[in-house]
Amino acid sequence: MRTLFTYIMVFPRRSAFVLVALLAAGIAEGLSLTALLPLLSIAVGEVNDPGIGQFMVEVLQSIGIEPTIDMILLIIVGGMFVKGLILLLASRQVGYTVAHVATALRLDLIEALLASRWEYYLRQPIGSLANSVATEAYRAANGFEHSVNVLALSVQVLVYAVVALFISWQATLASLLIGLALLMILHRLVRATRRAGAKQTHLLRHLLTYLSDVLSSVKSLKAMARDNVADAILHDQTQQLEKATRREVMNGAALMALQEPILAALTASGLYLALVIWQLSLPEVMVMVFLLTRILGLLNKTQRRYQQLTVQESAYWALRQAAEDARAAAESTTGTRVPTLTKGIHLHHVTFDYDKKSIFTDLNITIPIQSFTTVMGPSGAGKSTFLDLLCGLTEPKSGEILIDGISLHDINLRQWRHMIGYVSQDTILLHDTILNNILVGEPTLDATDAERALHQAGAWGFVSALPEGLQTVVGERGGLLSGGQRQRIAIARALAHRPSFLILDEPTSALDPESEQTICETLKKLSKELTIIAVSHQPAVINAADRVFVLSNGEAEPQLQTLSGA
Ligand SMILES: Nc1ncnc2c1ncn2[C@@H]1O[C@H](COP(=O)(O)OP(=O)(O)OP(=O)(O)O)[C@@H](O)[C@H]1O
Repeated sequence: MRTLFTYIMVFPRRSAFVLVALLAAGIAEGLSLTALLPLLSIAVGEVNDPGIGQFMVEVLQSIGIEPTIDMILLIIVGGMFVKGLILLLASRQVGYTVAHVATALRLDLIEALLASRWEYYLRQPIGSLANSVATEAYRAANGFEHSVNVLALSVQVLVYAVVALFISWQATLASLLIGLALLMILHRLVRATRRAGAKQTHLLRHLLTYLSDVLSSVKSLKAMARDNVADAILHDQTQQLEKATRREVMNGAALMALQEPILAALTASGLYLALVIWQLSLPEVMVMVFLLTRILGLLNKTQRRYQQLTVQESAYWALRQAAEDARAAAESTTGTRVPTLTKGIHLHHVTFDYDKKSIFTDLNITIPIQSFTTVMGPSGAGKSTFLDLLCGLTEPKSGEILIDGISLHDINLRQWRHMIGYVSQDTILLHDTILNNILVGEPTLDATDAERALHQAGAWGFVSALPEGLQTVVGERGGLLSGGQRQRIAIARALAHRPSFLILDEPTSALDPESEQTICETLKKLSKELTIIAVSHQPAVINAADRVFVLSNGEAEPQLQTLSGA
């Protein structure tokens, strides 16, 4: 029930729309069926019976329609057509709304995750995220559909019961009591379905997290003949998932299968009481049967919908929890000062820890503008962490990072990051054109910016020589280009928005000496206009740099440039 109300509170306008549409369809159906009553009255020759039959006859007569059998049959069939039409519109509305709910939930999670702190983001398993965006959002949106249906059916039961009270309060009361008993008898099945749904949500998350990890390292696992171990674990998890799905299906089928016979037994008992014990007249009994089957039929439908909701609701809560956790870990951007980079960057007595692990104890580095600085150091010395600090992805524990003399803490971080061009260690290009790989959806940039950036990155030569130039599709992960070409495209991407500060993490680690040399020359040229900092151990990059720092023991030592004439 909590899920039902939460959905309605979260999507009030859309819920109202869908509810109205579903109710309209239900009422159209109800009205056309109610027309059966006068037909029954006329059929048994009791035109003057009290209650709805008489009422319907009077209504028809007042609008000039004689309630003959053929006319009433026509009304019933016409009513069904109208109901079909309304149902079509309602289904369309439901479909659109379900798609909207799935999109809203997906975007909510993605936005919350992208706005979270870098450290938090790093800890999120990609498989789990993919599962949330694909499976959980889809299941949660279906849960919304079931919720609104449960509500619409409940309202229909209520309306029907109120109308039925005027026809025969005894029959209505009996129907409601029987219905309630039926709901209680079968509630165990609904509870079991909820448990199976929750289990599926849990297992799917684990399975996809594990699967994405396995798939990303499948080559090495295969090479060491360890893929069967991963396969066994995946197999086990998939089997558990299948078991949970089977349990869900079984409970759903059991509910369907038991509702009918129990309902038939209860109705038969009611009929026996009415006909044999209380000896009611045939029209009275017919009205009773009609109300009983209608009300109980609606109650059964409501319970089945509710059961379907319980299968999906855990996906909604899991998704919501993921978004809430991400929001709780949101990056705090308190700085408001507009950044400039006309003097330089200075790290002043910076200390930094990861939990209890000390990374920097006293970091002091000055990076003048329009210079090329290289940072090196042993693995785990904190080179990537140093770059994260410069981008404001992490904050120092103490000390300051000064940009033109202003603490990064006081600077508007988004504006500062707009001034940065970042080239990561692993260049992953999108399976798209070179142009789109450079612009990556930035609406303020166009092909002229891409061309200029390619010139700056020393890549225009090979791009313009391609038959399709900027429109060349680079293949999966850029596989149709050489390593050096990919790297230069990545540099062009980082330069397209005219950054003032270019950060490169191991920019040449995967390149052959010739490509490396080309990139180093490019960087050297660029450092006449930009401030560049690169993490690298490659002699060519170190030679090309104006200044080199070695990170070790939590500090930065400047290293004299002996290798180059730089
Ligand atoms: N998010 C994190 N949480 C906890 N510890 C971390 C985190 N990121 C890095 N570390 C640890 O901090 C240390 C420095 O990591 P960092 O990635 O900055 O080193 P690095 O010099 O770039 O290493 P490499 O050259 O191997 O890439 C490492 O010991 C690493 O295990």
